[in-house]
Amino acid sequence: MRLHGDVSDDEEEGAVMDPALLSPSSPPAGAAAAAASRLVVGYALTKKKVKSFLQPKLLLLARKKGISFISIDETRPLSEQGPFDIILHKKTSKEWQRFLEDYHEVHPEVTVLDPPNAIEHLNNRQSMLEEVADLNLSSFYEEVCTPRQLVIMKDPSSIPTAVAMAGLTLPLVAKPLVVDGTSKSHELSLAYDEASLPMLDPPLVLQEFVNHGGILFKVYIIGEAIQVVRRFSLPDVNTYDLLNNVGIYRLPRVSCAAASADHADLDPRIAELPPRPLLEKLGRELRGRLGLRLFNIDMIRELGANDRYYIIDINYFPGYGKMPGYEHIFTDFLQSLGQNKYQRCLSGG
Ligand SMILES: Nc1ncnc2c1ncn2[C@@H]1O[C@H](COP(=O)(O)OP(=O)(O)OP(=O)(O)O)[C@@H](O)[C@H]1O
Ligand SMILES: O=P(O)(O)O[C@H]1[C@H](OP(=O)(O)O)[C@@H](OP(=O)(O)O)[C@@H](O)[C@@H](O)[C@@H]1OP(=O)(O)O
Ligand SMILES: [Mg+2]
Ligand SMILES: [Mg+2]
Repeated sequence: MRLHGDVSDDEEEGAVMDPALLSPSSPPAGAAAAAASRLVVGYALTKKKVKSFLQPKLLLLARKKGISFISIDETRPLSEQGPFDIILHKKTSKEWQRFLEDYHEVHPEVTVLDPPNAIEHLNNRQSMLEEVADLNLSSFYEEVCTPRQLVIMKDPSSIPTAVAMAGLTLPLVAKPLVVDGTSKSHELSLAYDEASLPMLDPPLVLQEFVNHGGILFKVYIIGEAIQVVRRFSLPDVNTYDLLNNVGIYRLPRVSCAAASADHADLDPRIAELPPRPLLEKLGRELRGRLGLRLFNIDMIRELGANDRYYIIDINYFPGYGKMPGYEHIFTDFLQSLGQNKYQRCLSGG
């Protein structure tokens, strides 16, 4: 079966070699790999993701642990490939979703990471934060919330009135409503004044900008494991900036350009990581509510309100390759899935 949509990527994908074959100690491919390994992981990922995720250090460790990775050929029925124990995927086309769901109905024994309908929840910047807004994580010590935001579907001329009626405070971050893996869906703008708002390009989400000392916390979730890193973020906006700036500032892919701030010389009040118990609770709750096991959370701490955290973005299957030690955490996670499956088999479940 030939999948449509995401065309250029699919075309490229066809030319991608199984990175396992490129690794220094090449594991056998396809059916041979399946026979030699205890755990076979099929993957349907973009070329970019294959490069950033399936790094030699991951492949090497996986091989030692009896895990093999096999590239899924989206032009052929899944039941003719593998057989797989686990399928990893990050493709947004409807055809792929249906393809995978049909396969999973016939092969419920295969662990699909993660269910396409659960992933879809994160492909829209409104629905992605809904679960957070419903969470009640605030305690005596800290508060977790989302910035106030407004969805504009069309008619840019209506934006100033909509913003005034919703009582949103400038500056506002304008983000494309849909996150579909394209670089366009990461093109953000900062709007300083009301008069410029009609220059924005709906459908979008308008989110209040929260000053946070220019540091963002990326909280990576892999099953039950949680790891947090610091990244440089947008600088704070002060009253002077607000009075002296007009117009819309286009921000090219902010987070992609953001360097790690883990070893920077920072003000300790800004650098201090969110408390571990809070992150554990947040990870647990969101994993359950979203029905996802692979995602990350972008979190900022409001400047001057040291215990108020805002969640501003959640990403499915993010850039784990940038997470220190990801090869250990990810392979442990895959092994734990294999172990659970084995135990279910033994108990006849
Ligand atoms: N409400 C906000 N207040 C302050 N800064 C923000 C806000 N929203 C976004 N930012 C800054 O802009 C960056 C990009 O925003 P966001 O994470 O929503 O976009 P994205 O394109 O989905 O990013 P990613 O590449 O992580 O998917 C953030 O990492 C943060 O530095
Ligand atoms: O570019 P990287 O590999 O690092 O990963 C980024 C990932 O791109 P990719 O899935 O195409 O790889 C993005 O996915 P799309 O929204 O564009 O689908 C998004 O999840 C970012 O948040 C990830 O960056 P991180 O948040 O981890 O820094
Ligand atoms: Mg982000
Ligand atoms: Mg994002």
